[in-house]
Amino acid sequence: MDIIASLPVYAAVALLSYTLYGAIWRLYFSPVAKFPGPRLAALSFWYEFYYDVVKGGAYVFQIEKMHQIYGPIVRINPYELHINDTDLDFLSKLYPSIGKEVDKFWWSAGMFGNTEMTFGTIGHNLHKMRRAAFAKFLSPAYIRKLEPLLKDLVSSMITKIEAGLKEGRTINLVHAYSALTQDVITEYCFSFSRKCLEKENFAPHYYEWMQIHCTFTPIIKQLPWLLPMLNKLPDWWVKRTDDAVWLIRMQEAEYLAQVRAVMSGDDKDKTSHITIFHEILNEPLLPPSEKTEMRMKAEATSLVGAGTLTSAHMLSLTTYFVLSNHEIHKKLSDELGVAMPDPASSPSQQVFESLPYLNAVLDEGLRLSYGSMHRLSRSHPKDTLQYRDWIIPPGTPVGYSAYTLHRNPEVFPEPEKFKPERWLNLAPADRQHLRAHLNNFGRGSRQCVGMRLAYAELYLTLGYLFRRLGSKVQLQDTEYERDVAFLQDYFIPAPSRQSKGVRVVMKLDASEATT
Ligand code: HEM
Repeated sequence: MDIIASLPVYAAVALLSYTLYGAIWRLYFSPVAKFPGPRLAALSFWYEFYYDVVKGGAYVFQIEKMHQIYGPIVRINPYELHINDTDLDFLSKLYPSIGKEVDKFWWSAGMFGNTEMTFGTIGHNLHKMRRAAFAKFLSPAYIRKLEPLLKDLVSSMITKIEAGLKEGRTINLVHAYSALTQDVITEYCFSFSRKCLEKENFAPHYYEWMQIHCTFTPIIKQLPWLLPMLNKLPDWWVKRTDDAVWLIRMQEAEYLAQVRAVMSGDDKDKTSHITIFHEILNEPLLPPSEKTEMRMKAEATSLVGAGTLTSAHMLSLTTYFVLSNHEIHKKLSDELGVAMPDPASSPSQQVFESLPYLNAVLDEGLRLSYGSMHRLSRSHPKDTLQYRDWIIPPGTPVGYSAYTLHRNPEVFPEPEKFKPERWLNLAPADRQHLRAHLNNFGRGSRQCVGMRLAYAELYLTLGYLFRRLGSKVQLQDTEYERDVAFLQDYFIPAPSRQSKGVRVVMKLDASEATT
């Protein structure tokens, strides 16, 4: 009887001893105990929780401050290291393309809800197999083949923006760009397009769904048990009680329906081209366990998400900076006027790739839109890494963030300013060296597989839009800090909660504007 009555006391003592042991181990005996950083961050994940969950995607800013205090390598949680260095040697060691096994850090791999998607796959070999099943589909050769489709979609977007402007409406470009990139990626993935470009106001709810999904990423990462639990709640309950979770659920149901249509062959008459999901399902090297409905749904969620917000945000930010600076706008318009004399023509991406000023604008837009603000952590399970005088034990997750890389004042003086000039008048080797500091698409074996498609979207959209509409539009009630700047890290950077997007109206003198 006495023993039973004392059980809670024994349990409390056991828990306390275990916690104490864990804390001492993390502070003094862990393989990363020797690395500098705040003690609180080394002790538990609650430190990161506070910045990312309570303050809303803000740990990246705290990590930037840690580097100012502790130097180029810091321990940012019980297991993980973060590097901020202008010397890029270690970057290529950490993110090799071939020849080394590289895993994702389990802690962050599942931050979009599961580790079934290629993006969230932890182990090196499984990732390699999953990625290979569709990577060729996003190769430069394939993107070129589908360029006519892309040109048509970009042109439809511009026609629709122009029609709206002529009716005297304010156009939210974030919604227009997100409609474009969604229509592109859904065409590539499935045999249907979401046809957001045809819907009223560019179907803003799809953009909002994705934004909401992203705001969940720090919570899913910190509390990995929460999502599986929410997934068990019945539809009627979620619909009544939680708009955000309901929206995510509806979006996933839509992906599942598309995946089922591809799997059952019901979509055969609806597409004129092979899609990513046909490619994956027909891949003989993928075992049946890799072709289940649920895995395909996870892959679809990741592909549509990755292919939409990233490009749309980059385009919005770049458009804002060009429209808000007369000199930049004029230089870009002059260059495009020569390269594309007939504004109604549809030159290929190649034409734009050779334009120095457009390239400078594009690189500066990439720099300030970051791609992902989150650190891209990798661990080398079999290799010890040397960073300066530090020996990093095998299996230690280490990451770089585009946010800190792109804002390093030694490499990019006045980093907060949009200055295309920093990319001009450089010797080819120097320009290449400067470009190596951009990390929008990550590196190595897990570099963004959609990078070529993204570049095609960026070149064609910026080229066509500024040539056809540049002289006709002006910004409307758009402020950089409130509406444009990326101030929250939800893996994909997000602007402030108050953001109303980048909005444009017809210029007062547009009827006289020459094209
Ligand atoms: C400006 C546009 C884009 C940016 C900045 C961007 C950025 C990124 C980044 C930072 C990663 C993570 C790399 C890592 O984990 O180390 C990534 C991965 C990925 N991206 Fe993109 N992305 C863009 C467009 C696209 C598009 C259009 C697609 C559509 C196919 C796409 C599909 C993917 C996929 C599937 C992955 C996972 C790759 C893997 O783990 O092997 N992305 N992207």
